[in-house]
Amino acid sequence: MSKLLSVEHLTMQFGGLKAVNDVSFTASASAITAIIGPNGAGKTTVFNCLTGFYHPTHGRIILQREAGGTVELQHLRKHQVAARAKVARTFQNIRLFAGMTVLENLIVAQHNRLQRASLFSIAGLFGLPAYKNAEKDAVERARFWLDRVGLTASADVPAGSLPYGQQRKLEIVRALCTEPVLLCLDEPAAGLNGSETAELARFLRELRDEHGLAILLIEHDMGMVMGISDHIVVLDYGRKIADAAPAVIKEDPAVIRAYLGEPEAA
Ligand SMILES: Nc1ncnc2c1ncn2[C@@H]1O[C@H](COP(=O)(O)OP(=O)(O)OP(=O)(O)O)[C@@H](O)[C@H]1O
Repeated sequence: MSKLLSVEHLTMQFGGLKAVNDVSFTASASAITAIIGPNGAGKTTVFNCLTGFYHPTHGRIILQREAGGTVELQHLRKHQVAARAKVARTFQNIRLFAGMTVLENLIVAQHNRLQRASLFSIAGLFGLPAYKNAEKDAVERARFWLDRVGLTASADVPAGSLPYGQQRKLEIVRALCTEPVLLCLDEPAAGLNGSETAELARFLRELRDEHGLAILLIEHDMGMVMGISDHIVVLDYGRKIADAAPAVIKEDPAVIRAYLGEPEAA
């Protein structure tokens, strides 16, 4: 598997707290890399550094470009990470436009491409064939992904009226509509029931196996993590304590200690 992302000595300090402390890992193309660890371990902070929400105190985040060469993410702003580096993310809490329809949410997600096609002018919005074509492509792309997750029939309903599990799916689809090379999912199974989680796991496998997508996954559902990940990075108190295949992670004493705590002295 070829390397897509290298995180090198990443540190994020808030006052006296090192939320992420000298963490290095890699993620491969067409693979699912999970980042796990107890609450407060620094997982979301890693995502925030990767996606331009935070600028890390130290360290480099290097992404291979499809066209060759690399791009460093640590100094980019969030819209640059999305548009230039093609890294997309979802959040722990749902962030859809609840009053817009499902389809409208997916078109808005593609505004960068549509803006480029309009040549950033109002005239472009009305007249340019390039804009009309880009708009048609945006709708087609949205409908393609809605079909993949079984939401086609809901295209015209307000996103906020969908059941919770479908809103979670829609968030992933919204990220996919930006055509990312790397998809960062922050606790996508949170609040899902068993069958919804199994369906999500199948979909993430499909994204990897059929669409060649690289996924970074923060998730507390260990059944899902162990079932679909190619590689797992474990954080505890901001530090990396393990980095290996699921079968190795399951047996790692440092990981077991981090989750279960030290045994009581007799
Ligand atoms: N903007 C911030 N300012 C100050 N402290 C922060 C900030 N963001 C995160 N932290 C702290 O950094 C530590 C790591 O938080 P983070 O949210 O990255 O953990 P996490 O592993 O994602 O946890 P969880 O599984 O509970 O979501 C925590 O102690 C948190 O309180």
